[in-house]
Amino acid sequence: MIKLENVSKAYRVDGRDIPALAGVSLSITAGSVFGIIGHSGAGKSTLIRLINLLERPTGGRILLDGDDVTELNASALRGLRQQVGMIFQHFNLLGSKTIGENVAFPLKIAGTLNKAQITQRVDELLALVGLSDHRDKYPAQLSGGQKQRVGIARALANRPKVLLCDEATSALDPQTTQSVLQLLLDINKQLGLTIVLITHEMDVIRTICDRVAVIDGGLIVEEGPVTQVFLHPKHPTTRRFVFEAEHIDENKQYDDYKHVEGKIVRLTFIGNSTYQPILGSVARDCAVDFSILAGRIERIKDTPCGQLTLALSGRDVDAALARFSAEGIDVEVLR
Ligand SMILES: Nc1ncnc2c1ncn2[C@@H]1O[C@H](COP(=O)(O)OP(=O)(O)OP(=O)(O)O)[C@@H](O)[C@H]1O
Repeated sequence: MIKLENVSKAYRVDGRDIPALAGVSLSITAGSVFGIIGHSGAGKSTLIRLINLLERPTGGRILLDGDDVTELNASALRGLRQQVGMIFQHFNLLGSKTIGENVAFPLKIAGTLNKAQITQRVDELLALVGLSDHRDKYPAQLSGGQKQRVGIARALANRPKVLLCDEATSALDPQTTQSVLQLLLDINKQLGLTIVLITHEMDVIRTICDRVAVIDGGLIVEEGPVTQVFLHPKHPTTRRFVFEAEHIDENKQYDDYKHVEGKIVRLTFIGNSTYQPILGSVARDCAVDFSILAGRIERIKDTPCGQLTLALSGRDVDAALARFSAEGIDVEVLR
């Protein structure tokens, strides 16, 4: 469990304090994938770098399994860095060393394995990330996606409990992004590793995160399970991220509905109800007609979900809405 309690951070520049985080509190459950999303300058990098003390907080506490990391002495801090691996947007590989040597590097620094054990561990790690055939190549000979796989292998070398991902897929094309995210998800499942990632892309959050925090101006403005935040975004910043990702123009949509008759409702289906033929049977039973104004069906991590905006008219619209609710569908009356 990672806990941030009222953490603040200001950078001192030319004798002046530049605030970056203003009282952030978060709880990240062990074994989960936790995403932090925000625009440029929101404080994402600062926040993630506090977890392994690449930056020191100005105030508040950061607890890793109950221990306050800000109180660790130098040797305990080295231990912490081994428990918390990190990968970066631009990979940060050593260009003059081979792939195998890059992955071996943190093992040599830790100094707990002999040469043969290091070779064996590097083999295991390269197999895990699908790069066994590239051991003797140099970073410049690999694609961006392959370089990030090396970054992941290196970050996992000392069997950390936590992996921090600092915009790890931002330099990759969409297809490569998906394959790297899939690898992170496999590792999360296989090793039970906690993953904390920062991103400015809602798609990254949707693909692999269990929970998400939205950061704006150094504050967490919304936090919750990804399904909840995605389907019912509340804060204007969150709404902007979600609507951009979904190509929804909220204002235009409401304009379009001006000429539509009937009661306008939004139904949200999560899990199995997404694929049930509920709409037709409720319409028949309650003698209502519906027209579909907008809709999306998608997957948020492993959970199928859908959202439909309908105009309902006919004999018993209220009974239809009650039936939807009884079937476990979230009903919002928009007009
Ligand atoms: N080393 C530093 N010295 C001074 N100010 C800094 C430093 N690092 C970050 N800042 C400032 O702190 C604020 C938050 O920056 P941070 O890099 O954490 O945001 P971010 O959300 O990660 O943005 P980006 O995606 O652009 O990196 C910004 O105002 C930034 O200018």
